[in-house]
Amino acid sequence: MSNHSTSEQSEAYIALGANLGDREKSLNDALTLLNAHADIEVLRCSGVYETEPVGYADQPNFLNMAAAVRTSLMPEALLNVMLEIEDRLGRVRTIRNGPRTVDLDLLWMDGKVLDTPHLILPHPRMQERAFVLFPLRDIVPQDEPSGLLELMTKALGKLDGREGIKLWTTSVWEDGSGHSAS
Ligand SMILES: Nc1ncnc2c1ncn2[C@@H]1O[C@H](COP(=O)(O)OP(=O)(O)OP(=O)(O)O)[C@@H](O)[C@H]1O
Ligand SMILES: Nc1nc2c(c(=O)[nH]1)N=C(CO)CN2
Repeated sequence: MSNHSTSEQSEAYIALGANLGDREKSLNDALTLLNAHADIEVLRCSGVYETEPVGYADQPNFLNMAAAVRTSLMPEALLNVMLEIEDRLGRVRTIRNGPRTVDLDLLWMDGKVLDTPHLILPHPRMQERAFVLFPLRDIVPQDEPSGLLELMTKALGKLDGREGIKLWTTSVWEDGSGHSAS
């Protein structure tokens, strides 16, 4: 155990998005790299949705999905792993809301509330983003009450319609047979 991890396991939810290059491969590679980390196990993957760009419209459509992971990492350490994976897969930061090879956002981690210069939890924009909420609905357990289920259900109720979102494929992660939702 390092000073970045604990003996306790947390369940974390991560949103993934890609709109440059081979989008399916980028999502697949990101999941493979997450799962290859000694302290992270990918538990469930959502379907993959093709979504119209939100915020900055003059860019290609995104593929978006979400994954649930089990980890012994502290939140900041998990975020650092995610940022390293973005860099490794060739993300170049240009404009805010702009195109990217792959983007990984930490949405939720066992209900922890954080507001540091590097990490805000729950993710501050997840509730207004259909491209986050639709994939999330595939992997959040519906049969047990949880803070995430409550937040997600409330946020989905405020969206009007599918907001330029369509199912692209039910599963993208090649290593993940048996891991995807439903
Ligand atoms: N919950 C979070 N998940 C991911 N990054 C976060 C979170 N909270 C704060 N950040 C910070 O946001 C920084 C910028 O993230 P990023 O470049 O991915 O933004 P963006 O994808 O353009 O916009 P958005 O944050 O709205 O998705 C990251 O370096 C990270 O430190
Ligand atoms: N459809 C879609 N639009 C976006 C996305 C995204 O992942 N999907 N990410 C953004 C910044 O994080 C901005 N806009």
